[in-house]
Amino acid sequence: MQCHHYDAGRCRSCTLLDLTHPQQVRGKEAHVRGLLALPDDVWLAPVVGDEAGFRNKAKMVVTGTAAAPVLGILGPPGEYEGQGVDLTDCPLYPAELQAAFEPLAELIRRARLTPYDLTPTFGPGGRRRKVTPKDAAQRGELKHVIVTLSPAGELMVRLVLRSTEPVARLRKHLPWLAGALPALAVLSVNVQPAHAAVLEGAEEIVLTERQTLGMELDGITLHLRPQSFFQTNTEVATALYRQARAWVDEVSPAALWDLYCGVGGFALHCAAPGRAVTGIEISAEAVASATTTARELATLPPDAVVGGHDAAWWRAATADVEFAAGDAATFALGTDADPDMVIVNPPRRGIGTDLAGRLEASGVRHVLYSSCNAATLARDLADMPSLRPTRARLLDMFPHTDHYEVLVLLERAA
Ligand SMILES: C[S@@+](CC[C@H](N)C(=O)[O-])C[C@H]1O[C@@H](n2cnc3c(N)ncnc32)[C@H](O)[C@@H]1O
Repeated sequence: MQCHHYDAGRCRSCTLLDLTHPQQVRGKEAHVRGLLALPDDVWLAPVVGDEAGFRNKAKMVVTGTAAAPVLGILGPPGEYEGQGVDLTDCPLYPAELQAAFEPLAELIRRARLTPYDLTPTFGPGGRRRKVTPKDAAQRGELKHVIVTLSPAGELMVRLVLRSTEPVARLRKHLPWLAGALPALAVLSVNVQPAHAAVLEGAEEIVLTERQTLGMELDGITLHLRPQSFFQTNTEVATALYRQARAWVDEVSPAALWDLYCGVGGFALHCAAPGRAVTGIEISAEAVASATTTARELATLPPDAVVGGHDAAWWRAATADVEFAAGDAATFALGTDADPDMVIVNPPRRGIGTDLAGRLEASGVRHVLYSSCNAATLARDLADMPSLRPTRARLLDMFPHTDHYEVLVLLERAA
């Protein structure tokens, strides 16, 4: 992929851009195969999607002024270090996402949202000076603009602000934005008062009537709330859930856990009549979303067909699907009965020794592990020696970076 920002040294986020996409994938395959050291015949061909326009989410740093905001990043070391770089035409974003940035810049101008100065403060002699709370108060309001595009072309926009001070002005200009950006479904403010390299804070104020963005994958609409996790590459995420469903259906478990379930992507794609599915997730918000989708599938109109199945099939498939908020390891360690199969899709830190130990010592016959960090996956697999990988697949979820997703099916050795 060609990128004029990369070529000019303005952006270095895509660290592998000097390689072709096939070269990148070969490098990732070599990396994951080296780390996991599985027999060759376990590996399926990698899943590779589009190399441009694949990102459903943009996290833009806002610099410049309220009258002339710049949406993008702070320039990398070198000629552009610390300068605001406009990335509204970043080739990773689909056209509908790129088209949202100009109306959002106009909203920033109309609502007079002063960009927050994120650059470190330099004192005499170019030495970095510690930022005091007083400095921070003088440093503006708007930190980030985060935009998510659904497969149906709708948008969720989040403005990360230092305080709630501009909220009334944003409410006033919301009708204008709705007209200028008809795809807008959800607009929210995230309040992040700290001068810290943390992207967002705990408080979220949704300004639109709609609270969720519908992400339809293979006919199943997952309801994304502003703070919920969602895979950033819709095409590859669809392939991930399809692959999971195919392997789960082969195993055909009567009882299945989906740990770290988020808004329910794995659980709902793997539901089937006669199968009890329990999803566990730390975010109560995500659990509410997953529960909404399950309810919708349970009450489809009689003539509806979703993912190739009719309303009666879905009524039966969701009859025993439940989601609960909580820590995955605490749930597993606190539950005596074992399911037949467990899906785990943890954050980068992996499942850790407690949960790995619980699965290793259990009667669970199959585990499906979806990982975005092969190093912690390798560590967790070493903690579960009785569960042997029988199938593995790399999914190129994050082209042009050295990140990837890997899905591994484990079976208890007889
Ligand atoms: C990689 S995401 C996977 C989400 C989901 N499986 C999907 O496909 O979108 C990891 C999820 O784990 C959740 N999480 C983080 N720590 C957790 C914990 N200790 N127990 C349960 N869930 C946790 C996060 O909120 C996030 O939704």
